[in-house]
Amino acid sequence: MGRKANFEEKQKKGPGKKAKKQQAPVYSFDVREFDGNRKLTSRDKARAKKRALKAAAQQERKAKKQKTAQQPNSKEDELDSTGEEQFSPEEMAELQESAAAQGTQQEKTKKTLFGEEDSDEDKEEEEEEDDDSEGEEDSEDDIETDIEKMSKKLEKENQRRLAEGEAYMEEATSKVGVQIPSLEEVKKEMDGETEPDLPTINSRIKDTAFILADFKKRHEEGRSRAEYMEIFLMDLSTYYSYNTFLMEKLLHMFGPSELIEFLEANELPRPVTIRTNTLRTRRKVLATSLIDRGVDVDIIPWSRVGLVVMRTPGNVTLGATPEYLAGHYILQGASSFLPVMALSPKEGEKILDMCAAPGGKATHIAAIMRNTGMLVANDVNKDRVKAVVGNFHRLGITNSVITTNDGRCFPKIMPRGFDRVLLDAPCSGTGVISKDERVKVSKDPKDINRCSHLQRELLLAAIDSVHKFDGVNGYVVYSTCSVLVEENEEVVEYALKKRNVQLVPTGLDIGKPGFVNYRGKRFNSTMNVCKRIYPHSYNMDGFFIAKLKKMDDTEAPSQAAQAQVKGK
Ligand SMILES: C[S@@+](CC[C@H](N)C(=O)[O-])C[C@H]1O[C@@H](n2cnc3c(N)ncnc32)[C@H](O)[C@@H]1O
Repeated sequence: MGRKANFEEKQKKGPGKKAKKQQAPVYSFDVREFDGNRKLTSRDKARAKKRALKAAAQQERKAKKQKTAQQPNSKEDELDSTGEEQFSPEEMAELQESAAAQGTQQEKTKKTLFGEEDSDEDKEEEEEEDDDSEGEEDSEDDIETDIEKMSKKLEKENQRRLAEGEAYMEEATSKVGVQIPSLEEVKKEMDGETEPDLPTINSRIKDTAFILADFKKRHEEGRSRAEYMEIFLMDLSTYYSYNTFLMEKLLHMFGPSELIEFLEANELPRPVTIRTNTLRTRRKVLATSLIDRGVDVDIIPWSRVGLVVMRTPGNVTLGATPEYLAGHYILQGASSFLPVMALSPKEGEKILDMCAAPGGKATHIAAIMRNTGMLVANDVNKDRVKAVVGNFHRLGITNSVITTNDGRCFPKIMPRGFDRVLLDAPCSGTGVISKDERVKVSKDPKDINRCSHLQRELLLAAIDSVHKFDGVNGYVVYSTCSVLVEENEEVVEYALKKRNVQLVPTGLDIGKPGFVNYRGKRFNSTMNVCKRIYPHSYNMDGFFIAKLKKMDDTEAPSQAAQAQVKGK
């Protein structure tokens, strides 16, 4: 992985992970949203009616408020100035109801999991309720139109206020201007003996991001964008404790405000997730056992096998429960599911996991293959391979051969011997900084070049290890836990030039498209079918996933492919 720390370069310390108060992880998905298509029960309808009445009452109160607001020193006037909202008794009741509902998260998860398997009794009850409520349809339609009208009005009002606020901010900043010290002053401050003043740096970061977001309008006369960028880079490196080499790379990829989001996400741990081993159990059964053990879990909606662990009681260790020891699940980051989902293994196939240790993705592949066909789990590192052996035993994998070759040799060992190859390549780890903070300061240009070079060689070997005959194309999935273009799009671009392969959609619903243009470079126009996962966008580890289809068995790319690459 090239994770050698360079301890010679001294970084000025920012608040770092430990100094920051960690908040509860924010989930980018909510299973409850997935109830959207459910048929409304009479209870739902009654609630809608209640909401409509409440909205009408609220509207009336607002109108009254506006009237009294015109009278000086009224009580409502005072309330408005503090910005506090008063809750009506009905609103309070609803808030209490929702707080009580949150207390039964475990019950909810069980319900979500078993929703499709409701007992007949439950179903009958619901049908009865639906029948009862049929007569209400017309009046509810009227109510809904009223609600729509009211919410449109409210939305208009909100937009007007928002526009007023923005205009005010613009005016204020254009009068006063956001003041950033000169580059020399900032450099002096950084070179000083004293510890950097982190709150000052933090607010300067925000100010500089604000200026850079609309440079033409907001910059100080006579100061260049390059100067602001340099100050921004220095401040970010100091505040978040990165070396400037890596921070500059990241700044090239993200805009200033998105970069702050990415860096902030790296300061927090990702949610703990587990993958059900379907060779041993089913997700519903596993979730029930864990819930009964007091472990609060929720489903990962885009996966059939994933669970998010919301809370674990003090007396339970997830890596030592009876279910864990029996091989019912594996602890695995949610984004690690994605390369295997993209690979889409089939029963009876021959599959190579070229860099398999410790075996998270290989065990997932074997489970999807239902222990049929043949899985070669390879890793050059003999020590790490011990973990593959352990995981395979625990999870009951029986269709596999474990090898310890340099992945680059596979075309010689088993030329074109596989239907699919997963290349989860060794990388800089810039997508998993929240797990390994050393990445912040340990990477230099040599490390990235070394990774990129090895990744290119491994990718060509992966392509040469899959077949294409009788109209059946082999597939290669290339993935890394790095966000850097040098280790992702550039590596895939190289393979597109060197071999007759095409990028195909990964079949994944989540992820941002790969870069087609990057700092003046133009990559293959199909690069946008690759997926980029960012911690700040999905609350998952950063990942890159590309899926390649082998077009023929010759080692050189076809003339058409060459022309496509040249013609860009
Ligand atoms: C990102 S990790 C793989 C993680 C694994 N796929 C999983 O899901 O558990 C990369 C692995 O590549 C292995 N590796 C590095 N160079 C290699 C090479 N030339 N051939 C095969 N494996 C290699 C490393 O030992 C490391 O275990």
